[in-house]
Amino acid sequence: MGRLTEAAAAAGGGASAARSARPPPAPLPLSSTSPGCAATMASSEEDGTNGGASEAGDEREAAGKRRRRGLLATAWLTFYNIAMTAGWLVLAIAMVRFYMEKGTHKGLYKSIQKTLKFFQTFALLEIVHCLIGIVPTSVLVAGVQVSSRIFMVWLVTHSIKPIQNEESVVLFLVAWTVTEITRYSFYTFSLLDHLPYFVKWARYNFFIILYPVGVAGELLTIYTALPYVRKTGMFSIRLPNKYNVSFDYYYFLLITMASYIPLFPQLYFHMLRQRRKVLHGEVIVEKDD
Ligand SMILES: CCCCCCCCCCCCC/C=C/C(=O)SCCNC(=O)CCNC(=O)[C@H](O)C(C)(C)COP(=O)(O)OP(=O)(O)OC[C@H]1O[C@@H](n2cnc3c(N)ncnc32)[C@H](O)[C@@H]1OP(=O)(O)O
Repeated sequence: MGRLTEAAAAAGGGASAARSARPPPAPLPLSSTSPGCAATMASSEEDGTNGGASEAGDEREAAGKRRRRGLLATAWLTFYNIAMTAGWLVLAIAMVRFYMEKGTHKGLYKSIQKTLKFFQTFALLEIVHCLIGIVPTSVLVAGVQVSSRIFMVWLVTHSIKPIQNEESVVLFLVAWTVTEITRYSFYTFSLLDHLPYFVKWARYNFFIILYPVGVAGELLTIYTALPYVRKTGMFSIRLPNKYNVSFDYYYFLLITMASYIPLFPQLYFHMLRQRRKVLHGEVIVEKDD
């Protein structure tokens, strides 16, 4: 299977060509390149100044993407991304206001939970977007990302009330909120062909810190919930019962925590590869043996 990556970008318009080049299907479910892949830098657009040729190339590339995607899908995605940016902005403002008024994080989750649940649940559409092919993200990458968030919102924080005032909840809420404002505004500006460089920069740099912070918040929250779950036996099914099945939510949570070990690095490295591609114009091409 794919053994190595090769950087290739033509001079001048190379950066935009580099960005538009998409790697062939991934050999591993969560990764867009094989694990052994090495990438070299094709060209740099880190300073955001590529000259007129590149700008013209960017416009052609954007027009090409719009044509391929179709008008209706582009209009829907623009609406979706604007709505999501607005939703997470409302959430950010509500959190800042709460903290400024109350001077504590206690009660914060309760005050913002409705907005959080609505917009995070709405994000399930991201899996649909991948499934119907209107965004190029892998269904698995989007699926793991979105389902772990839905799980945290509904099956952990919403369901286990005693943990709602934990500092760890604030940790992941802040990481999610900053990430999503940046991410959805990046998609919106990209779709409108007016992407400010700092938004692009933020999209592909903030995650370096925010991803581990968010994951730490999530893991600590689940960890804090464990004694309560064990004591109450919530969401668990004990034998004997007429279906002859048993389920222990406590062990399910332990397995979920353990699953972060293989899954999170894959998501993180996926983002690092996206970063190299978009900010440094690298082309990651897999070669078959
Ligand atoms: C049942 C229980 C399950 C539990 C499972 C447990 C295991 C979980 C382990 C992992 C846990 C993760 C938890 C998450 C925590 C946090 O989020 S913490 C906060 C920090 N988080 C982040 O920084 C998130 C980073 N992740 C992402 O950005 C995404 O989720 C992603 C799916 C990984 C993004 O990948 P991808 O889409 O491939 O990257 P992009 O570069 O953004 O986009 C690629 C192309 O797709 C286009 N696109 C994507 N979405 C849209 C859209 N909505 N609208 C328009 N276009 C979109 C994008 O423009 C790119 O297009 P091209 O330019 O043509 O390439």
